[in-house]
Amino acid sequence: MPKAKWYAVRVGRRPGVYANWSEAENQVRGYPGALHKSFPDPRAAEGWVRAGQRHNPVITTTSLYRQSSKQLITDEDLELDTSPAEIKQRNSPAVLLKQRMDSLLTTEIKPCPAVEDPPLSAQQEEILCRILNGENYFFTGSAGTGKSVLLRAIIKAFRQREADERNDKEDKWKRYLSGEDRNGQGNEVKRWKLGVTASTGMAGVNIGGSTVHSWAGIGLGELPAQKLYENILRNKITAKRWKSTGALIIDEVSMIDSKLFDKLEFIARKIRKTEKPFGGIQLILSGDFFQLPPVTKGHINNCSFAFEALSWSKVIPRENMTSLTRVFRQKENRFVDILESMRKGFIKPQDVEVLRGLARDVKYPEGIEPIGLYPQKAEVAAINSARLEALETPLQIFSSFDVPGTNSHGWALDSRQATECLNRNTIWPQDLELKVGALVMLVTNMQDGVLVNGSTGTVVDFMTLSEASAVNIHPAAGNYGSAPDPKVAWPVVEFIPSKHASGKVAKRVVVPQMSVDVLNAAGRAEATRHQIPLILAWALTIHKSQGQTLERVKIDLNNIFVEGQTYVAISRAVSLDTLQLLNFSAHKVMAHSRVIEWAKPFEQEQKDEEEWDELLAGANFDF
Ligand SMILES: Nc1ncnc2c1ncn2[C@@H]1O[C@H](COP(=O)(O)OP(=O)(O)OP(=O)(O)O)[C@@H](O)[C@H]1O
Repeated sequence: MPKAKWYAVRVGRRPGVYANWSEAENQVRGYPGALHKSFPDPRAAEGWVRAGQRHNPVITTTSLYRQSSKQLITDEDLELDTSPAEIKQRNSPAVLLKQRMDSLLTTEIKPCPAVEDPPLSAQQEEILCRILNGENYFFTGSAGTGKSVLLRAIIKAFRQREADERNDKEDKWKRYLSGEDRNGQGNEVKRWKLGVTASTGMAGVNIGGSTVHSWAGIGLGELPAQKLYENILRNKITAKRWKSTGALIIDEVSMIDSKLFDKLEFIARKIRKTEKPFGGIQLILSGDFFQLPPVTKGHINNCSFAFEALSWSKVIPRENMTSLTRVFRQKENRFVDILESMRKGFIKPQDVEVLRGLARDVKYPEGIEPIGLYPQKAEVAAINSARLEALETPLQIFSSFDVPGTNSHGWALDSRQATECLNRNTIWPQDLELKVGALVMLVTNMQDGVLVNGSTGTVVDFMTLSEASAVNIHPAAGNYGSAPDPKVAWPVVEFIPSKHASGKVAKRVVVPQMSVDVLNAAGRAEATRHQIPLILAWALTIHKSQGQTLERVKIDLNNIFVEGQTYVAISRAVSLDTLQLLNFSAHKVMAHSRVIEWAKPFEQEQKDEEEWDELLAGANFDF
């Protein structure tokens, strides 16, 4: 006798236990993120379905395709008379996206505004100019000196140049075709193709680029350089990218090790058939070697830095390395001075006292807690889940909807690969668990730069867009990708107004589902995640905080394990007043000795030059 089976559907059109597969299949076929399992015992099956919803009296999801369990599901919804093939067709992401795009929303949603950056300083301008002149360049500087702002300005200027050249080319063709100009065929215009990359996926997403590994088509980059080169030759798209690129940006170059840097340089020369450094590609590097070091297999101290690569000095001449000197993030001189010496692994006894004194509780005016920074992933997960558990309000789970695209080799990803790619490269969560009272951090920029990546707030309610609109709470303007589901109750968040943002902050906003892309080297989506751009913020790893400005921050240095970590964590804060620092001691201030040695002459030389310039500027030559 065949063994009896019960089919449990935890996530699907109608969760429940079904006696035969065809019924269960109707619930899960074509339903993104569906979860089902078979059991020999119906009670076990029911228990499994309920376990998934135990803390979840109302499952609301951001997914375009899941229904809120608040709604009644009719037989029509179940499409019982429809063949699975038709259901699949109807529920295909493209069709559903279109339907949702077409669904009318009464609330006005503005498109995502570009981040509004401050005007560049004279030093930033000068570097931009030299880079636009075609020079290879490495710019560094302490945390908060505007490296990211400068990088965005560089990308913008290159994009503008690309657009101008496209227009030029089109004009030339038009003139050629009309017989006006028989010589100019449009082909001779030099292409300024820019590759935008970073050493890590998250840094790549932040600048609208990809990882340098993905751009270069080298996987983890562990094979010998010659083998990597041969592999690239086998993929026409990747080989063409190497050949046609005019300039390449690598952000957070401090997290690339010397071997990888040399391999890239070797590949560039081989593939472009020239002995020019880096195959003649203009290289634009940014990063701070005093922050987090490269992640190397084995012991963390085995790392070798990009500046130790054999090819570094050939690619970046000494006079093309600049350290940005003005710190913008912190305004207090005392704090800036402490950070400056801490960056180099040194701390004065009187500063130790100042930092130890920061162990006190800080009372903030709006009562919103600070973001917690911790060195290790495990403690972050434990703290967030314990704090969430402690809230007595109902749990809401929002699951992402991940859409696969194509990778840098031109191959299509499947949905599992898309989800893995998004988990690896973005901070946007696959499953976001929220309750009223949860401390959250925004992971994208919104509302004309008022609410920014790093803004913190508390979830105060869950509302549909129309419920919110009725009480004058509006959705945050962001990159929606598709219109948010008007039936889903989205989190309403009360944000702390950011001192760094200009404009008036709508303190309470609804934060609906938005979208984030992980881009491939061609600038197209490798994978797209539709999700609410929030993460729990009682705790965040120091690694994930790199690059951010945090208005209120509490740091626990208990488990610090690598050079640069203490400096990265403390330099996220904007002032000593809004910083709580636990378990600080002088020996936790660590900088890598090889970085100190390398940077000393070049930063000192620059300091001497600046002092000399200041002296000359103040001098009176009127004698
Ligand atoms: N020229 C400028 N004028 C005024 N503010 C600036 C300028 N450049 C940068 N800032 C501000 O300084 C802060 C830090 O800038 P940014 O994030 O670019 O620094 P960073 O060097 O990349 O820092 P980190 O190394 O920590 O990632 C931001 O709030 C930014 O808006």
